[in-house]
Amino acid sequence: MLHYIKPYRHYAVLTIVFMVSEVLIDLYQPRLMEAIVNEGVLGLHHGGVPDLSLVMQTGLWMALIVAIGGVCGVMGGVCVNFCAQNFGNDIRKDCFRRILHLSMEQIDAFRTGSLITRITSDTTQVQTMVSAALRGVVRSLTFLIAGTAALLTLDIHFSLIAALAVPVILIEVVIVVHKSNPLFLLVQQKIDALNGVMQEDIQGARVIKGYGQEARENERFGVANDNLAAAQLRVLLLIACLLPLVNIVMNTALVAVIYIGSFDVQSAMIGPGTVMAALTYVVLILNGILMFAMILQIFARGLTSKRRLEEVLETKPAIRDGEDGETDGAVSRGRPAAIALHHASFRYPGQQEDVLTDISLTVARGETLAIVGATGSGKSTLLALLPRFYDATAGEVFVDGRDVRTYVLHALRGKMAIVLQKTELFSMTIGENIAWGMDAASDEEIRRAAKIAQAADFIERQPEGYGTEVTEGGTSLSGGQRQRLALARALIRKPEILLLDDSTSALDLRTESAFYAALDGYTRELRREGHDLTKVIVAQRIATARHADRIAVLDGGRLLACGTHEELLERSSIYREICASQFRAGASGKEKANG
Ligand SMILES: Nc1ncnc2c1ncn2[C@@H]1O[C@H](COP(=O)(O)OP(=O)(O)OP(=O)(O)O)[C@@H](O)[C@H]1O
Repeated sequence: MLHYIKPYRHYAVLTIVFMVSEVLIDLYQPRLMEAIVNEGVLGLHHGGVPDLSLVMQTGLWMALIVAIGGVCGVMGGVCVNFCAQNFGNDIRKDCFRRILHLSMEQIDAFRTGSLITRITSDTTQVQTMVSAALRGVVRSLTFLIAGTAALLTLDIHFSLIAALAVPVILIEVVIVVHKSNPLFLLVQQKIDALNGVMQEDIQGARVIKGYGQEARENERFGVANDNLAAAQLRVLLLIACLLPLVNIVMNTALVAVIYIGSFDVQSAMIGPGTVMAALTYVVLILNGILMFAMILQIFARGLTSKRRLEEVLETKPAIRDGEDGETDGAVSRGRPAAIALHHASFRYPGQQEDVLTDISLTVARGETLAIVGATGSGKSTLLALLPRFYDATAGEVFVDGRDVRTYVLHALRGKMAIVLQKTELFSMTIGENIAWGMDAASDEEIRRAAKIAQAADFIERQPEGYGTEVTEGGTSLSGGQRQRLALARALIRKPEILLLDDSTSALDLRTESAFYAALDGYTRELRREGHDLTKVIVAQRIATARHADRIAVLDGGRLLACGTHEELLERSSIYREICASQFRAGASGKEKANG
């Protein structure tokens, strides 16, 4: 992760220079104070005659270097923040970029709450670590080394006191750091869990209200929150022990300095100013160690976060670009099918059974294939294999005659537009949501796509038309309105392959058939311009599926039959059953409505 600092190394170097200067100035001050007391006030080398001009001069000199030290401190702070903030900013961006390229199963494995914690809290921890490394480590080590050297120049006895006190404090520090280390990982994991609950509950606020389950969710949140607080408390209690322990050693050292110093003063070996200077040095040295201890804590926490960030940054996306230009794997000579599956099977990671088994299917260019089947029969999963949300675990999937694994992902997905079962909209205007999947869509293209998707009327009734803001997740719109915006967003891309995953389920029958009629018109128009639009439509309703060129019937992950509505009525008992059940449901619905 060090390479993230490289672009900002000049700030890092400047921070070190400023920090060392500030500390050296701090360490010089006790010597000036010693001169003021011994020579200026007590006149030890002038027969006890005070030298007020020396007091004035040294005082002014002290004021000047204090000001210089202050400037160094401020400049060090500015540089360290430039370095640490930019460092964290770059990591956050890379982490987010990596997450966007992870496959669905990898995102599921990390869990959303944990990914959010890693991008936010963990990045902040490593930022703090860099800041502490540049500022705190330099500061504390300079205090320790230069402070000890300065103490040695005063009197050897004082150095002995420091030599005894420093190891004792270091032992205390090592024990506390060692004990608190594993707790930092625990804290981050508890933050993951808390974020997970928060995310679910905020997204599911309507369901919670609908079921009146606020108390239950409050309790679930409370448990996650208490767990986090308990883990944090354990860390803080350990750290809290450190300060009094260090204080005991520090105060003992100070008493020792005063005790030994008083003998030396009495025997006229040194003046009282020297004892004052020694006291200040001992405090500075021991504070330097304490600061170092705190930094070790920050490091322990930061290194835990660094490992968690590296897990994300170093995870290679499971679904990666193929070698574009690869032509092996063409399924047919001449004009290949738009889509072909050859004995494709699929099993979700960690599951025991295949969700799709030995599916072989072709969809010609310009053809419309509907997929029907019971809930859980694998329709959405089959669709997900085409843009490579998942790769088939056996068999092959071809698009335009090429194995999908040989495509550059961007090129493969660029051929398609998919409307998912669950509509995702973004917090931007309606117009921007429609144009979202296309780089530079004109107003005319946006309106046209909205018209085909049967969205134009309701959009124009919105207070600001296409400029109306959509709230987060599209909650300001009805389910049917959201679906129509998602359809418009897909159509504006002018895809070669349109994948609709039960994406008209929230539309009333009249709007749905108006949409399919408009889509047919659009398809004919494209054909006249020389473009074929191939469509795969997952449909719950036979009324939706029956107008497709062919219908594939899935059951338990197997392709049972494929043909036109009429052919399937003749050949497929399952299809007849689905039709009959929907017909019965429709008839009883009408009866209820009439009676
Ligand atoms: N991410 C996943 N991990 C594990 N199993 C999954 C996952 N997604 C779906 N499944 C399982 O795969 C099977 C097929 O699901 P799929 O969503 O493809 O069915 P479907 O026919 O589209 O259903 P529906 O009509 O209800 O949308 C189901 O048994 C489901 O539980």
